[in-house]
Amino acid sequence: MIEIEAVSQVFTTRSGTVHALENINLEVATNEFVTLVGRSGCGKSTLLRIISGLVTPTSGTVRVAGEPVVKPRRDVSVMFQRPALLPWRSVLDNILLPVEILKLDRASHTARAHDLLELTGLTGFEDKLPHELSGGMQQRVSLCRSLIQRPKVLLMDEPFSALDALTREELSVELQRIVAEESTTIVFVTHSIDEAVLLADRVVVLSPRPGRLREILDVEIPRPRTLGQNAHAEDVTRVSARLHDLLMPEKEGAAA
Ligand SMILES: Nc1ncnc2c1ncn2[C@@H]1O[C@H](COP(=O)(O)OP(=O)(O)OP(=O)(O)O)[C@@H](O)[C@H]1O
Repeated sequence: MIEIEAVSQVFTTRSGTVHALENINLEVATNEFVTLVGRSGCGKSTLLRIISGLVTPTSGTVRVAGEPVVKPRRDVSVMFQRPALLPWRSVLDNILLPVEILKLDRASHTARAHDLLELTGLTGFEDKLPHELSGGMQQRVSLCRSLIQRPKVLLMDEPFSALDALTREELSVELQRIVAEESTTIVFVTHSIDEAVLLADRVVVLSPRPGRLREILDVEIPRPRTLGQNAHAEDVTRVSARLHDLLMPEKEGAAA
């Protein structure tokens, strides 16, 4: 679904040149869930913005569904750390915002919005305003809005990082169920090793300065996965420990 070929990104700023990404090659299969991890500044968000078409890479190409990405696409949704809901619009009207912008049929998408509200546990909240909801609920609304036009690809940039730890874990567990129903290809940026392991089919580890693809880990743990005590706790611990080793600075230095 996503083909990233020899992508490099150099930013030129007043204080110098930043090699944000260097020669990234990665394919993400249809309906695959890939998490991107790496230390701060290794280019995770930049790579996500390049896939979304918001940033044109200095060199290399990205294709989505076989077509080169040259600008943002309708079938690629992006979800950020903050829900960015319009405070004067109801939950339902926030979810339908892309439908208005893209001039899609409102009636059929209203039915879909109600399905998504049910899927995310928000039935009954459609007429509320964003400030009447908790942070976790607002991010669920943001997820509904991202899914309303049935995107082929959903790009998520630390979507749960502003939430408290338990809400974050709860949403991560639920996200597995939601995306299984929605059949969407996902690239998910996170700083959290737990989150990366919980969610991913594959974890892509980037190393910083310049941002390079360091390693790709297959996570072959049966779903649904949970944290804490469960049948797969040992597998989760093993993959998490490997990721931890890869992300520790002295290990990065040793491997450089
Ligand atoms: N528009 C820009 N102009 C100049 N430099 C930029 C720009 N965007 C990103 N950078 C630089 O590129 C590098 C990668 O940034 P990016 O935000 O992609 O990293 P990240 O891995 O997502 O970081 P974090 O985990 O802290 O969010 C950083 O050194 C950053 O300062």
